[in-house]
Amino acid sequence: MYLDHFVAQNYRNLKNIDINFDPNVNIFIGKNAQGKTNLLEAIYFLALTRSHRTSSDKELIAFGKDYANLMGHVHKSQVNSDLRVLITKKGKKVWVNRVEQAKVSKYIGQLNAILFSPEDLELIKGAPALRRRFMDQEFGQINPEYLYFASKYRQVLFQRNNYLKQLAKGEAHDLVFLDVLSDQLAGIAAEIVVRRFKFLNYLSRFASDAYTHISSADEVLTVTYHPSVVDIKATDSTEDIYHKVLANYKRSKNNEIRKGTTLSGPHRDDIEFKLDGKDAHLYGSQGQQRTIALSIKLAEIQLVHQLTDEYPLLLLDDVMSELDHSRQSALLNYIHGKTQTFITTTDLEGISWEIIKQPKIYRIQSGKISLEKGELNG
Ligand SMILES: Nc1ncnc2c1ncn2[C@@H]1O[C@H](COP(=O)(O)OP(=O)(O)OP(=O)(O)O)[C@@H](O)[C@H]1O
Repeated sequence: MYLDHFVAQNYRNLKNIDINFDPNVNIFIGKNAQGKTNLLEAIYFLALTRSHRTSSDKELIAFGKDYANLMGHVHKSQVNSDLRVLITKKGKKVWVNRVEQAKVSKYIGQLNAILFSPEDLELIKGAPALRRRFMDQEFGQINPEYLYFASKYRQVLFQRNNYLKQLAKGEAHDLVFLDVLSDQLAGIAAEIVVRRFKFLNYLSRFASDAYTHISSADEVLTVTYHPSVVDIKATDSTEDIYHKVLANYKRSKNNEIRKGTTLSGPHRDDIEFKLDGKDAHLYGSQGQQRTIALSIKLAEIQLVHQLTDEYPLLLLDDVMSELDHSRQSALLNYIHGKTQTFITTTDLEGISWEIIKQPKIYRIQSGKISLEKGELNG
């Protein structure tokens, strides 16, 4: 898939962008604070109806304005679609082919985008919550059922935690009601866990390949899913997982009531990254961790392709200058001809662009975009 026509109005410092992108590679050059990240964020928002930088949509509306508007025309192998997102201070609305969609889940998946920025290092270095958010965001994008179960899980978990708190304080006493909530939560947990196993299994294989390709080292990357209910196995059916989660709730019932919270389930899961069997979170160098994070993003491209038959957009925010020459070339080689790619950089120099044949090069200045004249490789 690719995005050809794109409009952004009152989106942060992008007052009025109306632009036709190249189906292959688009490079945006600009000094700091000119709007490069804002542009990638806007494209990402059009795809996923949320920002990768903030959970407050209001921040995205240009200072002094009441709304931000994003529109795009998406080309796919089967059907094309027109997408629109309107962000106001009261909330957001979405349209597909000029028909407003009451449910965001009907909208997500029309345009797939994978974004990679220097902050993604945190996926390896940071806390487990970031890796869970990664799973929810990325798997939700490719699987509407995952999106549905993840949101349902949050609702029922909230309800169960509230009830456990009431039991802890002696404000509630009905243990049968706790069993009802446990049963409900275990059912949803099983649907999530079974999908996490499936998608992470694909992701692991693709990420190992990408890591070998990018790093040209002999190290082997393995990515392993760790459900917090430890006796769950990859070969378990949804039914098996449901019974194991439920049994776990039964075992820890008294402890959960004492603590007033749900102690296990998908909200406590984690992913482990290992290089040659050693935990990269603890022992990986900054460079190795960065290459792992990049490999995960490249693996996602393959995962989306595997599941939807389309390659997603790849948004690379300020990452080229952080990679050495061989990694830059390996990256560009890996994605060349597959994904529509958007690259931001402060400077064209020092980057191995030779693999890209005819990119469109733009300059961004104070939120305005102009097509840059001049050749890349000469
Ligand atoms: N809601 C908003 N309304 C107007 N301008 C905004 C809004 N939010 C952020 N900005 C402006 O956007 C600019 C930052 O743009 P952006 O983050 O895209 O920078 P960048 O070009 O990626 O720079 P860098 O290379 O430093 O990452 C700042 O000047 C900031 O004031």
